[in-house]
Amino acid sequence: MIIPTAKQIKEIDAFTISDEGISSIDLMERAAYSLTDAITSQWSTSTPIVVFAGPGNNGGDALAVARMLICGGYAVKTYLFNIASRISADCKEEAERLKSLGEGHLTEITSTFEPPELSADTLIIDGLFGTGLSRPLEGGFATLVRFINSTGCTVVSIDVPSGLMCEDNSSNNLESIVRASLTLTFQFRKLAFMFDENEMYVGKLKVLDIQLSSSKINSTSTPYEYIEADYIRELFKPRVNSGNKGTFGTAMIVAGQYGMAGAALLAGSACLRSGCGKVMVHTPLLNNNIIQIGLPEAIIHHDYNEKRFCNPISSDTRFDAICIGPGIGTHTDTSRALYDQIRRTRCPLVLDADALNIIARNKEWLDFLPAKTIITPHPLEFQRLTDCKNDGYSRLKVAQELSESHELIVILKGHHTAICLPDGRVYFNSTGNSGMATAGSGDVLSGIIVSLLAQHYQPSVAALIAVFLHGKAGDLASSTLGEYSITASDIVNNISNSFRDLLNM
Ligand SMILES: NC(=O)C1=CN([C@@H]2O[C@H](COP(=O)(O)OP(=O)(O)OC[C@H]3O[C@@H](n4cnc5c(N)ncnc54)[C@H](O)[C@@H]3O)[C@@H](O)[C@H]2O)[C@H](O)CC1
Ligand SMILES: [K+]
Repeated sequence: MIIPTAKQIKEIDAFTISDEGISSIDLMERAAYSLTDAITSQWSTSTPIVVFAGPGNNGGDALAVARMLICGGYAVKTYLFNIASRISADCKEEAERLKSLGEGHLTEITSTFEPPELSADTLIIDGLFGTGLSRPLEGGFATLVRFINSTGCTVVSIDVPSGLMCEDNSSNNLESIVRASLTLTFQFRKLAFMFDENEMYVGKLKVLDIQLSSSKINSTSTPYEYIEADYIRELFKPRVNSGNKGTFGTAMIVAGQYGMAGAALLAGSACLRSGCGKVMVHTPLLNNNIIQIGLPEAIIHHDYNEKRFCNPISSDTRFDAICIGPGIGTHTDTSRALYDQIRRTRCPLVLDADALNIIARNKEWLDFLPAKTIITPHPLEFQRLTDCKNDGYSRLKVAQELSESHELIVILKGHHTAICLPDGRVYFNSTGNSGMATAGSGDVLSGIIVSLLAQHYQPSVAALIAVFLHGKAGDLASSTLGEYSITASDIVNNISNSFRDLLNM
């Protein structure tokens, strides 16, 4: 599903209204029904509810929900903030409809607001601002948001936590954003929801289908896409029944300085579990026994520097793709070997972990990475590489620029890993969980990517499939072990289930 901007959402909204011949107030009622449905399925009529409605259509939604809940037998107190005497037409109409239920349901605030005493079991419904927010909240609204956040009550935000911009929050006033327990958003995830630091505002997320025009959605052009199983499934090539191990390619993994052989084992076993025909591991001599025993299927290619890497691999004709980085360290010998290897590599390339840390110290190397090289930084590695600001939006913009200017595929790892392609498109992943934030998890991802590259998947496709499968393997591991107990090996052990789940095998 696409992730449109707030401006595009308004256009889709307007198109739906004209194309369906439905009035805007009826679309608001449709949205409010789905909100009410989501709320009543989770909270019973014994829950006291307080609704805060703003002056725009987000407020209109909130007023409509208040009316529907009252009609459903809930005790609801509603405050409408009409400070500047400028409320939207539909918000005004919803206020009239709510008032028509009788006295005492609606308090209109036109100047100062005395916050009510709220019992701990109160459910707050936040309908102050949605996609129409145009600047950070300040003054009375900022105070109100701080009050909401201080109550300790469960908060359900309508469409967007009030105060959160749909895209760029790099200059926002972070204290003035509602911290929702649950956000019920309409039709689309918003770009800001993809950034890790905004999870504290969004809380749990539920997307409500309010049937906005699908033809308009399909013709809306946005670089941002949220990828789910159906999308990924279509990217697979059938496996040739008559294939031999040559058909499925040979992957070379340069990994594991002495003391970090586990990184080579994890990347190597993930690679083997992901379909390629043969795996070679280039690793220091002292790792020989560990890899031979731990990964009997792999062919070892020794680096005769016992502990580190000082020798690049002589020729890449014997393999179809190469991954460099897991556990290689940043010693100057290794750094020189990496330089030489990048310079001579002609096959598809993935760079991860310490390879990226070395490049961060030699940023000019970015200029000669082969086209379509895949890099897989986590936020700190990316920060070291680019000196970007620390918020998700700024980081994404820099990643997009880097991807376009250097023709790289940048996989920005996070809860919703972003895959930035050189043509400007960005895909956000839907699989994965907090248990995957564990040592070695990235090595597993690199192993899956290089395996798919060796099978001659286009680098962009390999990146998309690998990120999705890796997250799914983590989710399957978590379903039996729980998020606290997953290790990177558990992710490897679930790669086969991840393939089977995705491909219905
Ligand atoms: N997606 C859909 O198709 C539907 C969405 N609905 C709801 O409509 C809102 C968007 O409504 P809109 O009126 O455009 O914007 P808001 O309610 O978010 O607020 C606009 C209002 O606020 C003023 N404003 C903006 N920033 C500030 C600020 N920092 N301080 C004070 N005031 C501010 C602005 O000038 C306007 O007056 C969407 O989120 C959904 O909830 C429909 O109901 C159903 C269809
Ligand atoms: K809101």
